Amino acid sequence: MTALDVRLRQAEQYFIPFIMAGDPSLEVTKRILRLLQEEGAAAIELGVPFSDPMADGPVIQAASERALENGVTLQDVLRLGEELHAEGFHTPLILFTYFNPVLHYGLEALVEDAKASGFAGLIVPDLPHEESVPLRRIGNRCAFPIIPLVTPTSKERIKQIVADAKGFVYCVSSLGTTGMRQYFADDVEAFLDTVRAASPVPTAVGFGISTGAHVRRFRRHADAVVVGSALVGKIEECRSDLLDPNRIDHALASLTRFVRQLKSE
Ligand SMILES: O=P(O)(O)OC[C@@H](O)[C@@H](O)c1c[nH]c2ccccc12
Repeated sequence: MTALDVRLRQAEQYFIPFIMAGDPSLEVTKRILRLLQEEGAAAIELGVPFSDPMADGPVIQAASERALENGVTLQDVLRLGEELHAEGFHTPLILFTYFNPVLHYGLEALVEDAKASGFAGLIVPDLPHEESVPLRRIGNRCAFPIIPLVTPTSKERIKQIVADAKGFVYCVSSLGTTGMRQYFADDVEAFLDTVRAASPVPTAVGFGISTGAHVRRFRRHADAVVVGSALVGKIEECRSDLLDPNRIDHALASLTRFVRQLKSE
């Protein structure tokens, strides 16, 4: 059992936010990560900006573009993890990147450097399970979880995908791309219950979750709930205040209120 598995099994550890590193700046990202730690995030997905985020909807695509305009690289994100851990940051950080940057960096080098930088795991959303064997083998050798994703169409592949899962299993609630949703299919809970029953590690559900009601609905069927676009959208709304030394505290207070609404019991 990795520290991540154990942590997500604890009932009060169920909120996993996603934010894009470097949006609106790397320094502000550090402030937001500290805020999310303060608000009791069970883990945090930290996105690496990429030019072709095919699984992302418009909100995260725009965040990726803004971070790329700031020149943010995978190396910057690793360094950010290292700096935070040097100051005692303790919330598990999940490195979240598409496969192309991983390939360029080198699979083994990335797993080793991400672990050395204090990351708790890695999610590569565009790496199909069947093609993830080399990366998972390196992850297992380094005791560094490569977290798998399952979707409602995974069906009979669910058992195979979760069989050797490490860290947690990311259950994608809906087909399509990331982005806030009003409605979810009626059979999402059955899908989540099926994955949870088959999984040796905790499960998290993401895609479209943007309100406290969504969190309450899905918390009963997964060990954790991921919120990305709704939070990334709030960060974008506060962008100019976050970048103004005289207004950043006001903006962070607004983000804190939003996170507390999501986590409202
Ligand atoms: O943005 P949403 O709808 O709240 O979904 C979480 C999502 O942002 C995060 O987990 C994520 C960001 N990019 C992804 C790409 C694929 C799967 C998941 C993701």
